[in-house]
Amino acid sequence: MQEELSLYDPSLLLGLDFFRSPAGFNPRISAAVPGETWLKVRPLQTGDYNRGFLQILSQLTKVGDVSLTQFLNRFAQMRASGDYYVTVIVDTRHDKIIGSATLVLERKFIHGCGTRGRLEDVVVDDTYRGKQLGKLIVVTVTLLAEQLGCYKMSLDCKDKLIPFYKSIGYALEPGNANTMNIRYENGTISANRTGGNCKPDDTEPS
Ligand SMILES: CC(=O)SCCNC(=O)CCNC(=O)[C@H](O)C(C)(C)COP(=O)(O)OP(=O)(O)OC[C@H]1O[C@@H](n2cnc3c(N)ncnc32)[C@H](O)[C@@H]1OP(=O)(O)O
Repeated sequence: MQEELSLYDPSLLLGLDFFRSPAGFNPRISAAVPGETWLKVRPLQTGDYNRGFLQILSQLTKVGDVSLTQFLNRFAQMRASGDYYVTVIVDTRHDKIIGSATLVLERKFIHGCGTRGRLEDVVVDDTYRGKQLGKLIVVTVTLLAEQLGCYKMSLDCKDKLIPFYKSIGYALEPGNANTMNIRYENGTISANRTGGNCKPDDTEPS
């Protein structure tokens, strides 16, 4: 059987210092020690297509009908770029993906050719929510961004999730907390359907 590829070096997750995060964990857990022997936090792997990775993303937004070939091509593009850190939580008892979050590195000329982190596509399987796993996966990629040299990390979220992200250390910056979009859909260019700093509903593409 062909060995699976990881999207990035898994050892990057082992040295993350969870004591640096403002998020409170009770009981204390980390990416290296996630609290249960059957939980594992690791980079996305090629075999995760068959572990329900796309199904879990469909709890976040529309995924569409993505074939294995499409998945592997996108995986290869992300891996070659070195700027995508899709990180997952696995329930090893069932060999199933139960959580995911993505750190994307945005390379800039400003800030002395600095790198900004973008937090994207955070989701925990609905049967596993309320057990600190959302916090665990977000803190993991947030600490990873710092380790990779980002000067800040940003995200877009629905208004109702502001308390969740605040509890992890994210803040709305006065005068600088709006998301604006223009959408390219069905051959037209259109304005965003709602204002404010949120995704309008659960099925809205991000
Ligand atoms: C940048 C983005 O991608 S935004 C998109 C976020 N994803 C989604 O909306 C997809 C659907 N939702 C989910 O997958 C999950 O509800 C998540 C990821 C938001 C949270 O996952 P969970 O595993 O339930 O979160 P977790 O158990 O770690 O909760 C951490 C804290 O946030 C709070 N919290 C969790 N979900 C919510 C919520 N929807 N609204 C408000 N507070 C919340 C919890 O009460 C908890 O508080 P505590 O630390 O004081 O006890």
